[in-house]
Amino acid sequence: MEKLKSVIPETLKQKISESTPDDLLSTCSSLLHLFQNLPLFHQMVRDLTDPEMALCRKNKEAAFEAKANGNECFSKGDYPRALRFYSQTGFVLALRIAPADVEDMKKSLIATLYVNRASSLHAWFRRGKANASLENYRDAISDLNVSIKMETSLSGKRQIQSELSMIVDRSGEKINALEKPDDHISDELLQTKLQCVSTPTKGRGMTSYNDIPQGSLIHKEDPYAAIILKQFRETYCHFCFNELPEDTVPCVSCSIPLYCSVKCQVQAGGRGFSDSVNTYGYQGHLSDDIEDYIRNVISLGSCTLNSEHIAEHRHECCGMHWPAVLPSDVVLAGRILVKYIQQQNDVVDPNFHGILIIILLSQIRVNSMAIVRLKFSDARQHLDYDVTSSVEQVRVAQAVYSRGSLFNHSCQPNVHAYFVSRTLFIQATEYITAGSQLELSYGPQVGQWDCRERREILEDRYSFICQCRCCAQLNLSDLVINAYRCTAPNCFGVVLDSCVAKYENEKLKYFKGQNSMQDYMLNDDEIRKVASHVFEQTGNNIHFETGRCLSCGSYCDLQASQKVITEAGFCVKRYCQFQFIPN
Ligand SMILES: C[S@@+](CC[C@H](N)C(=O)[O-])C[C@H]1O[C@@H](n2cnc3c(N)ncnc32)[C@H](O)[C@@H]1O
Repeated sequence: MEKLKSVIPETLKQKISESTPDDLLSTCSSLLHLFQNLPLFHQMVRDLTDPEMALCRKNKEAAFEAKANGNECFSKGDYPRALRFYSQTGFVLALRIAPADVEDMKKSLIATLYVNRASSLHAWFRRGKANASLENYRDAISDLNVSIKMETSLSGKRQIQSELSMIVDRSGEKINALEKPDDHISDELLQTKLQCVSTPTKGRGMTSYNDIPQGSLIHKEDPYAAIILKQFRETYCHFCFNELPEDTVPCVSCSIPLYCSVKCQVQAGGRGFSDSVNTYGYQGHLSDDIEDYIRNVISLGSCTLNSEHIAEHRHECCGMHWPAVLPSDVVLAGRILVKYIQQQNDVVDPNFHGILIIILLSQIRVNSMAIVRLKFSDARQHLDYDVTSSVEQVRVAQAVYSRGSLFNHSCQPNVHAYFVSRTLFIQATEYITAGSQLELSYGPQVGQWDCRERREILEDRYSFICQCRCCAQLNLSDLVINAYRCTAPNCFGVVLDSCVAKYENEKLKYFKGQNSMQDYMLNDDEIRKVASHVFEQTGNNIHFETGRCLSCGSYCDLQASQKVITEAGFCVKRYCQFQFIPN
């Protein structure tokens, strides 16, 4: 691409940099004219579209080379490095680029790579120990039983046996007490019936037919379509969006997606490599229950595919690398379109697709939900003097939910959304009476930001002006969160600057004709109680004036207050620097 850019004459570059949207047609045709006569351009287009050359193609030679590197590390006892060559991210990954139909010494290359990888990992043994540390005792015991069967040396078998005995002792009664969380969830969900209604200010929205107790799970849904965000492609599973383990599973047909397990890989739409137990390295006889357990772990096993499930990655997996190049919005639009066309049995007017994709892109911007994961980072990496762990929410994927996308936003939400794998769960955070709007927060909430800040965030991210009750009615938090304290002696009132006053005055316009401050406030007893102190003197004629105390009515010099605040900020910063200089 850089080579192509370098052949554009300076005059044309200058013309493009100074162009306006009206010049778009002429600058584009100048560029097209230039490129059409350029052999380099035609070569690039051929490279990009030729399945043999495409970057995401499986590559036999490179796979053999990576395997040889892995084997060399293995023979030197460097197992972590061997594993990286076989399958871990960040290296030339043999498994990621190995074609499915290539043989290596009369055996499937992919099968051999899996066997080599398993040897590097002591997979079942480690899995058992990991499960034990997570208190998944049943799985841990099954893992170690598999591991014992597969271990050929007597000393190895003894070591595993002693580990197994310890886990059986530790598990004790816990196994009997294990719950079945899914049953619990479905019972609870059955009790809440949701309906989609039309609202006066927010379009469609969700309500419930019945009262909902606080904490109830009110909605559970898998996405219509979902996509991992570009920057997380190498670190999170492309199907369940959980962090990738060391031994990733790539797509069988192309080298773009990585999955945390074969189960996710198959659900995302590729073919499974094989569910033959022997492929994974054990040639002898295993009891039926152990074989079932292995199948469950390495293949779909107990995973139930929704009958409506349409393999989301299959249409992208055709030798081109466009899903790797395009923005995730566009790839998501492609997934929705393919699913839609398949559901219509291909009877869609082809001219319709172009317009549909544009509508889709704008709807994705507005309606898609960010799937987030918590990321823990140890502050020790940055600061020697203080060890604290910080947690941040990272947006790893983007998804569209048929029903979930109908929940509107409120800056004081009454339901909370969270994700397990890619499944959306929505839970009530307070007691909700039948017929009330069920509203999530799309981000900003009252108490964290003032009204202006919340509106700006929502407008910027989702292009709508928030009409929730907190943005339409006065509430104490918005009045005090960014306000100044009155400087008059013995007065505890607040003074608003011009920005805050403007937004709060806007709210009052909707309430013309009402006659006391109490009528303007949100219907909340606690807020009314506090507000009656803050607005003691204001009476009926309410208008928020910049710099005037809402309680005693006296003027405050906001500029002087601002100066004091800035100076105090400097002092605090200097004090902190002095306190925390590392030795
Ligand atoms: C995810 S959709 C919610 C469903 C939407 N109301 C519909 O009819 O499809 C988000 C859109 O709903 C509207 N909306 C949601 N919450 C709102 C709010 N608090 N104030 C105004 N409009 C809102 C906006 O048009 C926003 O772009």
